[in-house]
Amino acid sequence: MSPAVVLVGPPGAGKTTVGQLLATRWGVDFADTDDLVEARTGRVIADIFTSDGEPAFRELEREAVAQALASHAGVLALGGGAVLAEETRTALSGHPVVLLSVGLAAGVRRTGLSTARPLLAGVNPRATFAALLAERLPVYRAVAVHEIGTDERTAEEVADAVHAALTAAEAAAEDATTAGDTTSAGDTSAPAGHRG
Ligand SMILES: Nc1ncnc2c1ncn2[C@@H]1O[C@H](COP(=O)(O)OP(=O)(O)OP(=O)(O)O)[C@@H](O)[C@H]1O
Ligand SMILES: O=C(O)C1=C[C@@H](O)[C@@H](O)[C@H](O)C1
Ligand SMILES: [Mg+2]
Repeated sequence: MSPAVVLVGPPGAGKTTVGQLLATRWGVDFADTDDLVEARTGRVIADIFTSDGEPAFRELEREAVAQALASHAGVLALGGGAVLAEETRTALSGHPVVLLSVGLAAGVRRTGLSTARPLLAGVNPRATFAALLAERLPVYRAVAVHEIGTDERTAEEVADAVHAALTAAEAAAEDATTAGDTTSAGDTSAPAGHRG
């Protein structure tokens, strides 16, 4: 069993929001590695960061991602920094990973009112966010097979774009497989990972 889609991207890109929309639309389960870590430890992420430090959180996150990639069949959203772990980047290979990207202004706006993101809780969240984007964008892009910009789209429109990208990719793959085969055109109405 493996996820129908894995969403990666910076904080505020909408992984949780869009992931829930897609799961509802496709009639599958939604999982978010941030929630999995909190459920397993019975603690909130900000508390794990503050009391145990970021490396302790990253270790819990690595385990949660590995388990979810192996056993979750629905939509999976990764925590914003999960791709920093090489083990996780390797494990993502072969999965339908979609990057939800967000620019500095929208990212700061969307995360600005929340105190739940310890990495952005410092004195200058804008500078922190800019550094985070510069460091991580190449990493997100290296693991993703599609990138969807979210600045100019509502969460619903982002979900539409993710669905369209996966469906088009699957249709192209089926075309390649069935080239010359006159017996099966295949159903391309929805990505295979979540067909009912
Ligand atoms: N396309 C969008 N347009 C406008 N607001 C959005 C969009 N997507 C998400 N939001 C809003 O931005 C905020 C952050 O979204 P969300 O929590 O889904 O991001 P995330 O990628 O899961 O972040 P994190 O990595 O911190 O978990 C929420 O208030 C959400 O409603
Ligand atoms: O971008 C990050 O490093 C983080 C994003 C969140 O999803 C949480 O996983 C945590 O706050 C760290
Ligand atoms: Mg989230």
